[in-house]
Amino acid sequence: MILTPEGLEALRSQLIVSCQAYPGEPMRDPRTTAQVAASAVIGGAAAIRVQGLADIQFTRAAVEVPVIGLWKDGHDGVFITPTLRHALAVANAGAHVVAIDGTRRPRPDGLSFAETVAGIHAESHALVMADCGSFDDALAAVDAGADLVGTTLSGYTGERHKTDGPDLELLEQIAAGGLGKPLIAEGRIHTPAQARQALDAGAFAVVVGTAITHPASITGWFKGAMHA
Ligand SMILES: CC(=O)N[C@H](C=O)[C@@H](O)[C@H](O)[C@H](O)COP(=O)(O)O
Repeated sequence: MILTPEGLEALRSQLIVSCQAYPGEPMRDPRTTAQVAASAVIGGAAAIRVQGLADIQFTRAAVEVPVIGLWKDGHDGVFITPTLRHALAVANAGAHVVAIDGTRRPRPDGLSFAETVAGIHAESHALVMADCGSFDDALAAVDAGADLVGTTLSGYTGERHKTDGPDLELLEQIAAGGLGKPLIAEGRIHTPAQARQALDAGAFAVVVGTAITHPASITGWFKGAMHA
């Protein structure tokens, strides 16, 4: 299945679940990721977001819904699918959508964001999601050819305050900007009510990760509340 820009319409107002375990964690195993992803689909996830080439391959085999893939390399600066090489590997692993750093920061391979998007479009059938940290990022990313924009990096790049929940103000700003590409709310959406608020703020679809798929964090939230 090739996902076209028109095909994205199936994701309107839908929930996308991000299934990620971090280096050294017990659940960091592509089989586990794929099982968690398949469970999320049973619950109603319309698409899945996964990190790492093996996780993308295993998840593609386990679910019928679109897979948004990324490759995190490092943990600061430009680390979400930082180069064209990473992006093409993600596409070749089977991702329908390649999520890449969508900020205006210099990229490690020296390519511009626009050159990176053009390279992905030329060499694969994948669509490109720009993981943005601000309104200016989103504007530039759409100008440069991104197929979707996400608020993934809001609060992580220094341009926006790290809100406790989703950055609803940024969602509203981007939605009001009428950029003409699907706007994906992502980052710190921890409750069903916040997912609803993100849609009301103008998001086309909503990505939830930690609150659905990261038991260590969720356990910590409960424990913290009990001992506050
Ligand atoms: C900033 C960064 O590295 N974000 C990552 C991007 O893929 C993931 O670690 C997040 O879990 C994902 O964005 C979903 O967000 P949340 O887990 O808050 O629902």
